[in-house]
Amino acid sequence: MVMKVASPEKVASITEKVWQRVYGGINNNGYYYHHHRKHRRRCSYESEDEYEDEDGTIRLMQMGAERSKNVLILMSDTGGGHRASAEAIRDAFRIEFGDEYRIYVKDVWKEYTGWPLNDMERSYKFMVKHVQLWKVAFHSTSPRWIHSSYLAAIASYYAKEVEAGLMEYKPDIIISVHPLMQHIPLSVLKWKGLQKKVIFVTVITDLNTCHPTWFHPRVNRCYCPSKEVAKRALYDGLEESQIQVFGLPIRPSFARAVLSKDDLRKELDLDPDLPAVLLMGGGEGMGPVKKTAMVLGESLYDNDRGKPIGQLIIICGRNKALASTLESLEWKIPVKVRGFETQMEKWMGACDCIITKAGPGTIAEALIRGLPIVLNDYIPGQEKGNVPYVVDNGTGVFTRSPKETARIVSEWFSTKTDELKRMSENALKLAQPEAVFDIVKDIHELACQRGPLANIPYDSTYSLTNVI
Ligand SMILES: CCCCC/C=C\C/C=C\CCCCCCCC(=O)OC[C@H](CO[C@@H]1O[C@H](CO)[C@H](O)[C@H](O)[C@H]1O)OC(=O)CCCCCCC/C=C\C/C=C\CCCCC
Ligand SMILES: O=c1ccn([C@@H]2O[C@H](COP(=O)(O)OP(=O)(O)O)[C@@H](O)[C@H]2O)c(=O)[nH]1
Repeated sequence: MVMKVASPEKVASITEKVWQRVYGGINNNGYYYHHHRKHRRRCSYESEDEYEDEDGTIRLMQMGAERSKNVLILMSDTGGGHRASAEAIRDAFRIEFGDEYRIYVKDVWKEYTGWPLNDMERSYKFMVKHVQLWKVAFHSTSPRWIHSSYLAAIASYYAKEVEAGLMEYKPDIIISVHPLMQHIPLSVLKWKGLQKKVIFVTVITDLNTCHPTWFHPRVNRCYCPSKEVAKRALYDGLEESQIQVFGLPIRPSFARAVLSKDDLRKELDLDPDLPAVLLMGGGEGMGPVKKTAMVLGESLYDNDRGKPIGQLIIICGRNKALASTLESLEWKIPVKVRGFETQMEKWMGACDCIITKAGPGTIAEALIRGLPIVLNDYIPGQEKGNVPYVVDNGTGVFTRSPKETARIVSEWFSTKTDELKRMSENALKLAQPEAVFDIVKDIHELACQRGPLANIPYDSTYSLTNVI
């Protein structure tokens, strides 16, 4: 039943009550207020017409039809890409569905469990610094029987802690954007008898050669960023109906409301005329950033004319030591050294090309901005396949040599501007800026198919200890 509310004063007082009832936990025959916004697509459990309201009038509907759904996004700061994708999904939910969903982006392992789960960031940093160690760990854990039994053991050891961590947010939907966050939560949901009630989806953030821990047969959906990853998912036993290919989720700020390059350069205090190259190494500032910067500092200077042919922007991410070393150097060309930036879309929008390690997030963002890419490094295993993804699609080149990198960029800025333009066009063709919106809309569809309230028994008395 839907009621129209006439006077604003009445709206205020009834609304207060509604909020009290909804969020105060009283839900029997209560009311829920709904302020219709154009971009919202609420689940239509009743007839769609009953929610339509062109003039934006506040309506009341009987409780039991719907309430805000809780979405828990599981991530870890092992690299910068998982958080970036998690935040992209959160922002897209807000844009598309407003307050219909309450989103929590959490590293539940870090907050609730113990070693080794709560220390993955440090362990990962250590392992990728010693790449051979990472290579062995990555490949030796690839067979399903190895990672499944290992993760099952960890799941039962930390069952209660993980249970507490998940239940804290009373999720209707769990989204994992991390390769090590399928098995453990799905086991806990199974033990709690919640597997059929809570929607569980995986959003893969690797573009090609991803680790098989991403693929869990009991997920409701597995969002693959590319056909290559979808093939791997099928090969690993997922059903076609579980797989969707939309692209890698990138923050909506990349896809929407873009300022012109000239305006961005003004805002960021860059030279308005000189071509600009962005140099970075993921969230942690990894790869041969310092060496490359130093060689570029020389090669982007035209000694004959005594002036620069380009400018350099270096984003060091969380690598503070790198930033302070680079800041202390003398440069012949205009150089900007930055730490961790929160508005990457602006820096990318102000530049003409990018040099980076093969991080999937940075690659996908650069494609959206139409930036030709020089890949100067990759992490063995999950990032290896990103190299052919970029090179074979004609959007960039791969070289580990800083000298070669500097030569390529200097040519792009002088004699080979046509190549730069062609690669930029290819990048824009390959980009999938709408992927994040397609993903949240599909999750919303899944939620609608589940019906109004899942009636999930999130009571403290129902404990894992009852079932294991
Ligand atoms: C027979 C011998 C078996 C030996 C196994 C022994 C110990 C395990 C040791 C290490 C675990 C290695 C995990 C390998 C699977 C990793 C899956 C994966 O792809 O991970 C990638 C992420 C990082 O994300 C990536 O970041 C990149 C940027 O830097 C880039 O953006 C990329 O696209 C992203 O995908 O890696 C991790 O999160 C690794 C966390 C490392 C945790 C180490 C903890 C070590 C101790 C015990 C392990 C505990 C749990 C892991 C269980 C592993 C079972 C597979
Ligand atoms: O100062 C920085 C450096 C990086 N990033 C973001 O961190 C992510 C890095 O992800 P990627 O997969 O490229 O590499 P990772 O850091 O995971 O190795 C990308 O979204 C970057 O835009 C950022 O927001 N600010």
